[in-house]
Amino acid sequence: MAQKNTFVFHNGIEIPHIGFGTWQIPNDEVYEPVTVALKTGYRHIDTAAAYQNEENVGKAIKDFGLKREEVFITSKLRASIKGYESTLEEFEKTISKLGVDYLDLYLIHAPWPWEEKGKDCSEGNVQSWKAMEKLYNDGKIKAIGVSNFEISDLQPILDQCDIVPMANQIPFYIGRYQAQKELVDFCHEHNIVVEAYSPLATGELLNGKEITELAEKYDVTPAQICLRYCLEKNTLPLPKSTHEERIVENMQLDFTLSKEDVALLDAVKDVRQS
Ligand SMILES: NC(=O)c1ccc[n+]([C@@H]2O[C@H](COP(=O)([O-])OP(=O)(O)OC[C@H]3O[C@@H](n4cnc5c(N)ncnc54)[C@H](O)[C@@H]3O)[C@@H](O)[C@H]2O)c1
Ligand SMILES: OCCc1c[nH]c2ccccc12
Repeated sequence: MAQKNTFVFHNGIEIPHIGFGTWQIPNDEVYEPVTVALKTGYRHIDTAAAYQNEENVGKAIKDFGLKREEVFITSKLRASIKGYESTLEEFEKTISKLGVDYLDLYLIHAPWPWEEKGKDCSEGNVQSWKAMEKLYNDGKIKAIGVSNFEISDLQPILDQCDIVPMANQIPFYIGRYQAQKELVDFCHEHNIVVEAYSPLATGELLNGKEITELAEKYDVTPAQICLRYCLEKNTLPLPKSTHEERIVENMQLDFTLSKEDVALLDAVKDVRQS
């Protein structure tokens, strides 16, 4: 049976079930990998103002020649921007750099500025969210969401705003499951799609014993086990690579892991915490 290849937001908009990540690919290098990704069949590209590559991400998408509605583009509001007017201004800069007239998904990159992790910015986040709601209601964004939000960061938005975030993009990979379970369950209970960023733990994950053994058992690669695991946990993986053969490999997830093997992977220790 063919597998479902989209997730659906609570407003009915569909998002392709794998996205191509572009963090740490500089603007002058990103054109080629995005082009390869599109050639391979990716129809969902993840960028951010903070990645400083929106210009050539947008150029690669435009030059590839698909209709605008055939590619799902996510970008993110700089984490240092907290406020209503500043969010509206930043959004205009982002769509201008990307060369598009609407975004498919726009996320608040983090509840706190990058250098001030943990700072309480809930009032600023609520103001930014109200601006995102306006952009959404004006038809300039098809779906709005957040990233790196814990339950305590989501709660002020749920309490004080009109639209429940449609997505939360969070770190999620084999080994991170136990730490993220409560947040993932909370999101799913509120119909918030969970996007799994760093699904390969930025490349650190692939030599683990359980992963390499399962790769052999299923006759796939370790990366494919990691990405398939995200899908089994109802999270949407965003793998990044600049190598064509890996970009291709990371899209080929047309197999399923048994319940027992998912449970085995749930118990793996986090490579980043050990
Ligand atoms: N919202 C956020 O704060 C946030 C944070 C981190 C990442 N992200 C998003 O998630 C994307 C992916 O996360 P990431 O960049 O941390 O990395 P990732 O977990 O996707 O790992 C990427 C690295 O894994 C290796 N790799 C990739 N494919 C491979 C394969 N098939 N075989 C062997 N090695 C392979 C390469 O070294 C590559 O650089 C980012 O590019 C970005 O779009 C978002
Ligand atoms: O998204 C990748 C990591 C990253 C780059 N800039 C940021 C700002 C806030 C939170 C995360 C990031």
